[in-house]
Amino acid sequence: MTKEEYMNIALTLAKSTIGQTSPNPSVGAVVVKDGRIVGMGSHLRAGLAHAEVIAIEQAGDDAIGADVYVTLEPCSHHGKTPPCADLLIEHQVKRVYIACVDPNPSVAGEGIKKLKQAGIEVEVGIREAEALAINKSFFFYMQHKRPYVTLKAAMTLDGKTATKTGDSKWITGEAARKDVHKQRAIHDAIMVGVNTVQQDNPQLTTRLPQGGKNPIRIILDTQLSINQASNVLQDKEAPTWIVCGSKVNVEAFANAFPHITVLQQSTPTIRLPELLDKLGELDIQSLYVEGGSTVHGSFVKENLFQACHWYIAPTLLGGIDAKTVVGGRSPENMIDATQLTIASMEQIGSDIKVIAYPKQE
Ligand SMILES: Nc1c(/N=C/[C@H](O)[C@H](O)[C@H](O)COP(=O)(O)O)[nH]c(=O)[nH]c1=O
Ligand SMILES: Nc1c(N[C@@H]2O[C@H](COP(=O)(O)O)[C@@H](O)[C@H]2O)[nH]c(=O)[nH]c1=O
Ligand SMILES: [Zn+2]
Repeated sequence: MTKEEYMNIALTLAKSTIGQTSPNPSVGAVVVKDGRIVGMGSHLRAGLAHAEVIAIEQAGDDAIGADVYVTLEPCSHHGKTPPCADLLIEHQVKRVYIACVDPNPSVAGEGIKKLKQAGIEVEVGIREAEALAINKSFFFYMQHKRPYVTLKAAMTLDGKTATKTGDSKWITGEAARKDVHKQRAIHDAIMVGVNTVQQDNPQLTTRLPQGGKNPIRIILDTQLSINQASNVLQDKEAPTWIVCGSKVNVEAFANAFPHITVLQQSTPTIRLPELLDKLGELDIQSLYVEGGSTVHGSFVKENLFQACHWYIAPTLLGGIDAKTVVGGRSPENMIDATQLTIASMEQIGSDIKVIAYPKQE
């Protein structure tokens, strides 16, 4: 097989663990000796062995003089596990093919330098775009110490997310909703505004036949006005964090709901940039914002999102009094609209899924 084909195997190993390695990146490694695969591995969970460690252990003595394909630059720092760069040197591998460099400040470029100093041949950049995409949340988080924010909305073809009474069940079909649950399973946290809680009483859990972890549920509720019988407060299915303003007396609520985390802001209203910094401090690397329209309006207006996942159903609701997808106030002119780049469009069941990214300034 070609070096790209071996790297594809490592990428598949990495892709298969997306969402379960946070706050670490998902990494895959393959060890090849004389045209045979003698070891392969994925980093399965933070704190467990790195991908290279698993693959090298499997290879045993075959690691000597072998080629190693790894989707992320081997680490060179002592975290919870010993450095992979040193391990590869100890096991006298011949060449290391790396898909992308690790932007983690304590790692970037160090691993490659160590390998080269030990006389190991290193080639960087094979299937680099694929590798960068796998850990886009991790890389964003390392650079900004804030979660990578994906806005998710479901709408009719005429851009409505609910009728004038707030009814929205359902707009998109089973297949699209299943896709949403797959996204929930790979995100550290999911966020909705209190209006969505009052209107839909959502569970915001991952409900897939094959299982999948529940994201932390974050509810924006400035006045702490949430209905106390809500699922997110009562069902104990997943951690729930309530974000409220500084003017609220949280004592009674905290006593009534000891299992709920209250993140009280230092300002009367919730300021998203400060909240995202706080979520970054709390190790939230990926945030899935399910709306509603007011919340989406704020993220768009303040340009605080990195991706949009728009699910569009083949229905027309009509009505200037129906709920619109992105709330808030309209800009004066089209020139003030947020420009996006459409990355993909696919049909899921009878709905369309559009993924778009804000154009970099
Ligand atoms: N109304 C629709 C959506 N509605 C999205 C709202 O956030 C809704 O409250 C939650 O998705 C409900 O969560 P849970 O199922 O209780 O965990 N989202 C969709 O993708 N399609 C739709 O038709
Ligand atoms: N998961 C992963 C790497 N992850 C790198 O190591 C850091 C975590 O180190 P630790 O706390 O010891 O697990 C993480 O922030 C990232 O920079 N590196 C690798 O060589 N291979 C792996 O499989
Ligand atoms: Zn490592």
